Amino acid sequence: MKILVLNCGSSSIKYKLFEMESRQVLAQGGLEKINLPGSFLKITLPNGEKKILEREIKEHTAGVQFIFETLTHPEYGAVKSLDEINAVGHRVLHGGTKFSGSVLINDDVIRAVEECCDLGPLHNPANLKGIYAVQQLLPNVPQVAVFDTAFHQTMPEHAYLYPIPYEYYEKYGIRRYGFHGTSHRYVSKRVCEFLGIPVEGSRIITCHIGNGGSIAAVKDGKCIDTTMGLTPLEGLMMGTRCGDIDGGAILYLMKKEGLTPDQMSDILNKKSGVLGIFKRSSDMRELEDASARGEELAKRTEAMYFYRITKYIGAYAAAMGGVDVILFTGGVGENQATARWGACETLGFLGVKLDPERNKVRSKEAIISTDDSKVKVVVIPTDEELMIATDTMDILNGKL
Ligand SMILES: Nc1ncnc2c1ncn2[C@@H]1O[C@H](COP(=O)(O)OP(=O)(O)O)[C@@H](O)[C@H]1O
Ligand SMILES: CC(=O)OP(=O)(O)O
Ligand SMILES: [Mg+2]
Repeated sequence: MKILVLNCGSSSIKYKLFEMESRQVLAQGGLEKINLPGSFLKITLPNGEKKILEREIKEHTAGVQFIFETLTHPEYGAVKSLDEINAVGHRVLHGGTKFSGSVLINDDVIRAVEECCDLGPLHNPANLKGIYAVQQLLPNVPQVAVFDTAFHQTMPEHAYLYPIPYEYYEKYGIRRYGFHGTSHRYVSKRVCEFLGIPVEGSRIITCHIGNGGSIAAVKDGKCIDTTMGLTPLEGLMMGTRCGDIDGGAILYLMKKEGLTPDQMSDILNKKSGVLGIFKRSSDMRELEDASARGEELAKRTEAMYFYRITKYIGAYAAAMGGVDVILFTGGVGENQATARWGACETLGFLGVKLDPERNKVRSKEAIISTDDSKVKVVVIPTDEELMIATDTMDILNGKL
């Protein structure tokens, strides 16, 4: 069975084509800068070589069409015909409270995702465009939606409600939803297999630290709290997002500078976080290099970034009455030893002891704590696309 996974962003489409029996990735790539000058498709060939294909792409249907063309390209295509694709799985950002698992896409599901556009204005419209494009180009192929919010639907009320007048929850669904759920679900399950421990009784803190970042407290395999909220803005300091901030500061700034909600949103989502403090870049590799050279701004930024991770790990250990495993994933979590060290440095009181040698690992499943560390600290590379493909296959086979 061949399954195509699409992750449609507002100006990008990432994709992976899987052969499910062998779990082999037949093709992968990403289209960037949709409806912007200089749009291009970057594909990775089976031999690992990368290829850039430039073409002006103005909207998502043309983007999906372009990806389909490369999938069947006589020279570097992965399939002879699109008929070989059995199903398409989509990452959908916001499923609201309607979905606690993945679903086969039909008109009702599309309507529900449309209704969540207000809650995920940057992502949901783009996710829908991807779904419409496949409907148009491959009308007979089943499609599955895998929601970023689904895994977090097990959070108890006391964790997901905001202490604002209850009527706003009732009227607009203003509550905490959480994101990166597909990743938190995958790594929290995978780490139990990796360590050979039962899911039941486990207390795991999963730190998905990428450009966007979130942490989840996973008890008995279920999420009981996570750092992102109504939108992916809450919680950790991120590449360009501020994370937790006093609502009062936002109101103050809007009044002082006469900012509209859209302008304020732009500042908090795109100009804050690492970029806001470090100024030069939102990329953690650049920050790490600058910090190693002793640059003050870089050190300040790192200190803020690591501190929030530490703080939430402490909070979630308290929320679960203890912690057995702390897990790092995402671009930063998988690769950056300095970030893992910075996040865990003061956690000795919890029984956390990192091994500096083991901590040097990159993009590989590994235990990075010492043998006598009470809490196991582990790196598990995430694979959101494989999870989406697996859910899609399970739904087609009637297993989900
Ligand atoms: N090899 C690496 N070493 C250090 N940092 C890395 C490495 N690879 C990626 N990163 C960092 O990970 C972040 C991107 O993470 P990623 O999970 O790919 O983001 P997202 O999926 O949110 O776009 C960037 O800050 C980048 O600098
Ligand atoms: C929810 C979210 O932050 O997604 P991403 O990491 O893809 O930006
Ligand atoms: Mg990501």
